[in-house]
Amino acid sequence: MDTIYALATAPGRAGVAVVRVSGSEAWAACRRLCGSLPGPRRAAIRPLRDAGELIDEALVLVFEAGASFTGEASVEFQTHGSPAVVSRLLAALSGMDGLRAAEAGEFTRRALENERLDLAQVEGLADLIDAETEAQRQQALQGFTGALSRKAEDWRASLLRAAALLEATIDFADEEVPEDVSPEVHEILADLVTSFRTEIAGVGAAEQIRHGFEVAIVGPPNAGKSTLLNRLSGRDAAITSEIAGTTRDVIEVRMDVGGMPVTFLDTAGMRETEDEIESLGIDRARKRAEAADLRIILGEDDLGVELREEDVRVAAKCDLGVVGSGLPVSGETGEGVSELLSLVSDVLADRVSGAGTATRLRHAEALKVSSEALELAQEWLYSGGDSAELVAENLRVAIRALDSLVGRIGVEDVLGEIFSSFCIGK
Ligand SMILES: Nc1nc2c(c(=O)[nH]1)N(C=O)[C@@H](CNc1ccc(C(=O)N[C@@H](CCC(=O)O)C(=O)O)cc1)CN2
Ligand SMILES: Nc1nc2c(ncn2[C@@H]2O[C@H](COP(=O)(O)OP(=O)(O)OP(=O)(O)O)[C@@H](O)[C@H]2O)c(=O)[nH]1
Ligand SMILES: [Mg+2]
Repeated sequence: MDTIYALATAPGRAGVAVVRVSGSEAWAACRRLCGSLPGPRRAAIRPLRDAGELIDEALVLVFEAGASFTGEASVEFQTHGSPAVVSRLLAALSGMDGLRAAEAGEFTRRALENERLDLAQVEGLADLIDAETEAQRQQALQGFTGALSRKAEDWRASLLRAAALLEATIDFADEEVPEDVSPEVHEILADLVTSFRTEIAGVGAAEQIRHGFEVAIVGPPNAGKSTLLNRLSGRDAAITSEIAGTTRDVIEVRMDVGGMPVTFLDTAGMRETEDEIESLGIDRARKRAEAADLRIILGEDDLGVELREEDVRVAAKCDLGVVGSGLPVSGETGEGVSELLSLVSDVLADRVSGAGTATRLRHAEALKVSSEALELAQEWLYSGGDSAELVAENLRVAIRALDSLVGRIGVEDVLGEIFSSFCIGK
């Protein structure tokens, strides 16, 4: 197995940069650069030298095989966060025998292979690194700390119990069965099917937390949409003017709204127009507004956009006197803006309240396979007769599907996809 290295921190100028090396040659690489090794897990300052020349003075951290993030012997160089220091250090490492640059997610892949993490935890870790808001962080951390893994383990144990009970029925088929085990098997299966259904039902919400929401600001020209977007985001994201038809392209601003990842979309004011460019802008506005998760409507409802019950109506430019119904808001003075943000945050939070521990379509698919097998098992169980073997076979299918959740089996094809979404150095 190659020894791999990579910059673990974000590229560019920073206070400190961390370069890590993992694999059997990691300590040798460290010795060549530092002269001597600090004791394991004891941070020590060392001069890093390449061909006799000082690269930097770094904090160096050495991990023993079996007691590191990857499970392999590894080393961290915590250097000054200078792009020049980092490139020189990486260049020095690349010149060493047995070392090569890591691929995206390769350190984590090794942690998986060495059973430091299971697949559900790896997915949680990927989400944790990508988390930009509290809701995303909390959800990711649940997965990373093994919430789904523990559930999968419990479900698996229940299924093994059901299988064992059933086995007893099969073994004693020609004799008197010690006791009728089917009520307990029935109960186990029914409970699991209920749990799986609940988890599957929550996956859409969890996916939404991961991907974020789109909230479109819509209304007629000059309603104050772009001014409102600028106020919401606290910056000059969109051009505003007293000329009707100023905004043409959809302008996106990504924000954290009460812990929820939200992209606000400022759109072209909707009206009948002869102007060809404006009209193209309005087409885009309608499409994006309809595809959005929520709409904030300024002014009239009659926009040629299909509105939904939860869409938020605001009475814009309320500093000029409130006209029409809806939440009074002024992009100019900021009045009503925090109320609008809490309203949006409440609507979205409510929509994802069903999120559970299964957070990905991959999880939903595995649980669906498992659940369908259990439903078949239930049918065979009810049918009585000589169906014990068929019940048992379906239980095996269900267990295998659960095993794929934590990566115990049958996941080689999804690994590439999961790891490629990681950054280099993770
Ligand atoms: N500098 C640095 N910070 C980091 C990481 C890292 O690799 N380096 N991490 C990387 O993602 C995270 C921490 N994760 C880690 C997980 C396990 C071990 C580790 O050495 N585990 C050993 C010993 C545990 C102990 O201290 O008792 C083990 O589990 O046997 C290290 C980091 C976040 N912060
Ligand atoms: N008094 C007051 N004026 C506002 C407010 N919001 C916007 N305006 C003014 O109204 C005019 C239009 O504002 P915009 O934000 O560009 O309007 P829009 O809805 O984006 O218009 P289009 O992009 O043309 O569809 C500008 O002159 C703004 O300064 C507000 O809350 N109060
Ligand atoms: Mg505008």
